[in-house]
Amino acid sequence: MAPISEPNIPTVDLSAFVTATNEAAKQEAADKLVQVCHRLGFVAITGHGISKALLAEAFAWSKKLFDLPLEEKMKAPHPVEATPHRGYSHPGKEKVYGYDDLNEKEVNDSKGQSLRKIPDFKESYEIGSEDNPEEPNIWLPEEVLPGYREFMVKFYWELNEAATRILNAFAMGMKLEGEEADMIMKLNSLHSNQLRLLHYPEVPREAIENQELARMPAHTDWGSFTLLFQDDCGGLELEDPQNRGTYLAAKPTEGTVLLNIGDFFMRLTNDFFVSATHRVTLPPPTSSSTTTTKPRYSIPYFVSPPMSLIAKALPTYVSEEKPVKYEACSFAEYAAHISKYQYGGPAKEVTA
Ligand SMILES: O=C(O)CCC(=O)C(=O)O
Ligand SMILES: [Fe+2]
Repeated sequence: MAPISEPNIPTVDLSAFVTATNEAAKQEAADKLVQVCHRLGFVAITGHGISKALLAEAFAWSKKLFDLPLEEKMKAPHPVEATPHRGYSHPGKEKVYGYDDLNEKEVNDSKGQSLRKIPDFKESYEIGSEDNPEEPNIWLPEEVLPGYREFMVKFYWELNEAATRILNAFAMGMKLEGEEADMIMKLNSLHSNQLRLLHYPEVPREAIENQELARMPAHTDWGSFTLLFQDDCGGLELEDPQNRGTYLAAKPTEGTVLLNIGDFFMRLTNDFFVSATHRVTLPPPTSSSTTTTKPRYSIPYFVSPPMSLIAKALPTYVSEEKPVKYEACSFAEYAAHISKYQYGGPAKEVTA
């Protein structure tokens, strides 16, 4: 496994976009956001405007959800196929992989199965906008977890507002005009975003070390950008694009959210922003147990363009030295391609 260097993920304070009308402070923060994402594809953000209390409530709901017996959670089952990407996925159901794993030469079924030889030992619950007829939510019956649905709907929209503030910061820092600036503001579709609750149960460290189980393999996210909240367990790592193969530990820091650029934003900017490869692996050993990991909870919010939006390199980022790198395609086409093996394999519940 590649060496992990000291954590040095730069932080940008975006509080000027929440409270102030001070344009100079906004511009300074926006410029830093763009510089860091240009260099690394990820950044830690403070001043994101999501309160500590709201986040604590979200993590408490997540714990209550995953503490339910499997039969209860299975009352909101994720479909067998990749869409709608909603509801509950038990450990071993979803398989995460990187773009390079999509080897067209292999027969579909065997590829899906070979990826599943090392199952992901995690469970998740996916939530979208209540007003997205293309991907309707799959909810537990209210009596299974009263209040869960109401909270998650509210939380989705709070995160959406934070995403819009961050997008305003990107737009300000990128200094684009006309149609190009309009295109940036389309990167938050409002209704095709996705809120995901994730739980990585405790697992013997050996099972991960011996590659019998994975937490979450290296991958990039597909959309515009992701906001990622995590508990204090640790284990999340991001690849340094200046030094491929070297991963930086994204140490949990209270009050910050980690932002990583997604493939759509990378394609739109012709690699000005590189989409960040990341993975979840073993957390540092704790004093209470050196043989078993702690359980881990995280909450990503995937900010996505509308399904029909086409990722076509913006002229500002194309030149003779930097010719167009990616073929234009819609977000729907891209997501269908990359999610091919994520679901739909034989999915038995996996235990440690
Ligand atoms: O659990 C994490 O910290 C990472 C989650 C993630 O990368 C994903 O769901 O795409
Ligand atoms: Fe991810």
